[in-house]
Amino acid sequence: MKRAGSQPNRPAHADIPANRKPGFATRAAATKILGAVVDRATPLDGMIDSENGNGAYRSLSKGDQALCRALILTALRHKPQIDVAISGLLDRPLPAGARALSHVLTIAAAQILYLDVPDHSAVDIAVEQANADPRNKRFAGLVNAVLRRLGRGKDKNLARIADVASMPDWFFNRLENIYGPEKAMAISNAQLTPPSIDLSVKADPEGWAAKLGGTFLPTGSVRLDAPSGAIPEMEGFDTGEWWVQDAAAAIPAKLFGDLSGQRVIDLCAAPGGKTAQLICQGGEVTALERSKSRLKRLEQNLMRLQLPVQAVAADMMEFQPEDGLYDAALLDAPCSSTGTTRRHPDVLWTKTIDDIEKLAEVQYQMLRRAIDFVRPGGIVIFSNCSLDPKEGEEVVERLINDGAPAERTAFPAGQLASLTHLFDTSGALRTTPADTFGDGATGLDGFYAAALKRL
Ligand SMILES: C[S@@+](CC[C@H](N)C(=O)[O-])C[C@H]1O[C@@H](n2cnc3c(N)ncnc32)[C@H](O)[C@@H]1O
Repeated sequence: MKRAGSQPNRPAHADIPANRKPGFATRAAATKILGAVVDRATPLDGMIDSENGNGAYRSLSKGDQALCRALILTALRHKPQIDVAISGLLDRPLPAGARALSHVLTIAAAQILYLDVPDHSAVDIAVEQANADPRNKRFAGLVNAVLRRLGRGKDKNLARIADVASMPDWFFNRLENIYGPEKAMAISNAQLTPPSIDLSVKADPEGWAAKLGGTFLPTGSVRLDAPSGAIPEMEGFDTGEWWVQDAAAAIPAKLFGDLSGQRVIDLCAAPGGKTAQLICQGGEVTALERSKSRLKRLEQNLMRLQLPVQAVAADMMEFQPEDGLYDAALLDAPCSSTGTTRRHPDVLWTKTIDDIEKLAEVQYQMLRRAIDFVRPGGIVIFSNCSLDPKEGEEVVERLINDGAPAERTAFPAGQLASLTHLFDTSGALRTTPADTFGDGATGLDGFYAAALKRL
């Protein structure tokens, strides 16, 4: 028999007895998922999918799933700060193996320090979580004492951790070496603020900014700081007038400028945000994508937008174009995604420097291949959302030094007028979440884009 309020894909949660405090299951799910990200480098997106995600998450109501996501995202964004705050309140460090206990404390601290949850409720549930786990039962008194002290001295504790970089050491040290200490700290602080929703618009972005109550950005995107409802219910969604795309992610394709009459290949195309731009810029576009399921998403997206595309399921390393070489190619390559930590804070806990190095090698091979797709004089734009020059500047440098038949070139569109400070001396685009643009606007993902001309 179906219980009232049960949902088809929501398993009954066997681990959680019915007499738990309200909110217990949400904190238990958040703690479990945080542990999987931090201890086992499991990407967050798959675990918080309401159809196929983690069972503890799927067992929650829609409202509790939203709270669970907020708990995890806040805990991940602030984790190093929370760790310093908690360790300052402990007489001695937690035992090295007490991972589950540490995650209970982190989720509770995220509520006490950064979320609008009554302190007593966060503390009571954390104590109940400790008591419910035989490994942590003996620490229930400690959990109670530490979290109460954290809440009592909230302002002092927040001031004490304000200067702590909120990124894992390996990544923050790398940013300091690349960008210098001041900019590294600015990037770390910028990723604490969840991003607004940016839209790319087929035509008349200023008009759509006014209609949707958004802002027209100097990059040409529309920014919604406070969307009036669910995205699919907003004006223009059904009729395919716009799509969601971070303002920085929208820059690389814009740098091609007018593509009227040109044959263009998008080599890593799904879910299709940049494919849509290339078509709107006048290109006759072939979209390649290795993953069949992601290609299907691209086709659905472009169907909603009523934009014509030739979508091909193929690995770009093997694909042989049948109708001759293209005038232009976009290679928006897979990368570590370290420029997207405002929306994906798990990235820094699931990726390592080894991953960055492996991805850089893949990108180099892809870029070498991308050159083969265009005619002499044709343009390849190489882009990705990593903050690391190993995946950007150094890939292009290596390609040029290795004598590939290509040279760096200015972007055909010229540099977007208000963004000249975001282009480096080689003419490539480099954005970080700490950058301002136009009249002091902030809030961009990290992106890299370089243009190469086929010799
Ligand atoms: C960063 S995403 C592209 C995002 C897309 N350009 C957009 O703006 O919506 C990279 C994509 O490349 C695809 N991909 C990875 N390796 C590939 C290959 N060898 N051939 C074709 N597609 C590949 C991945 O499946 C993924 O969908």
